[in-house]
Amino acid sequence: MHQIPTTHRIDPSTGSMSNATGHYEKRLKDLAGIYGNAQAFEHAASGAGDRIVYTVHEARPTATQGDLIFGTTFMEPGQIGGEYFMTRGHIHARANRPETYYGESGQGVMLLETPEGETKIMEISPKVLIYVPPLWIHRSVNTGDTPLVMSFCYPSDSGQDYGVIARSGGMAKRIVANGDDWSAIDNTSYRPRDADEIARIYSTTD
Ligand SMILES: O=P(O)(O)OC[C@H]1O[C@](O)(CO)[C@@H](O)[C@@H]1O
Ligand SMILES: [Fe+2]
Repeated sequence: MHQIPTTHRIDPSTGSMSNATGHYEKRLKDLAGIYGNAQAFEHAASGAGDRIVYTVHEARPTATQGDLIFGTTFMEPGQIGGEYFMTRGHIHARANRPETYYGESGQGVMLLETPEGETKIMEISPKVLIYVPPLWIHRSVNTGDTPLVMSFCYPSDSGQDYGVIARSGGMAKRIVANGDDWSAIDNTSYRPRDADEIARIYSTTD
């Protein structure tokens, strides 16, 4: 039988979305290992490990292939050792699944990377839509001093692979504060993916 069409009202300032089917929070203590300055992270997490960095509200109508997952990400402003608050980042477990992000409020960047190590950095702000094509690792970063709120949409069978970033020592670039602006610097811990790892990523596509 047909599913019932639904309407969802998004609050651009809080990221709340009506008729969501779930939500989760990521706290500082959940985000160990993603920042370049481990000491600054330990210092911040020991004082405020329960602090919420980002909250995701989402709707997953069904898990059927061809359906969608959509919702919002609300991310607080902040920095750890000069590096801005960011999501964990991932490639889709089925790596050729794409995604869109739409700016609701605040300022940020999407940090994008191919398995082979090419980087793209796209600014996001209200009314800007970013298309993340199949096969791009993606992470969002709040470069502003107010919350960054974005809505997103991706195929329901995408899944998330977080290990792809951990195995390469992070993403190739880090987004850091530079006066009143942001800049991208090289991640000195980054190890480019070898041929086996790249082949493994491509083997998840169908
Ligand atoms: O899953 P991460 O990398 O922590 O980032 C959260 C964001 O990514 C998504 O998983 C979508 O790909 C959303 O739930 C949310 O916008
Ligand atoms: Fe994603």
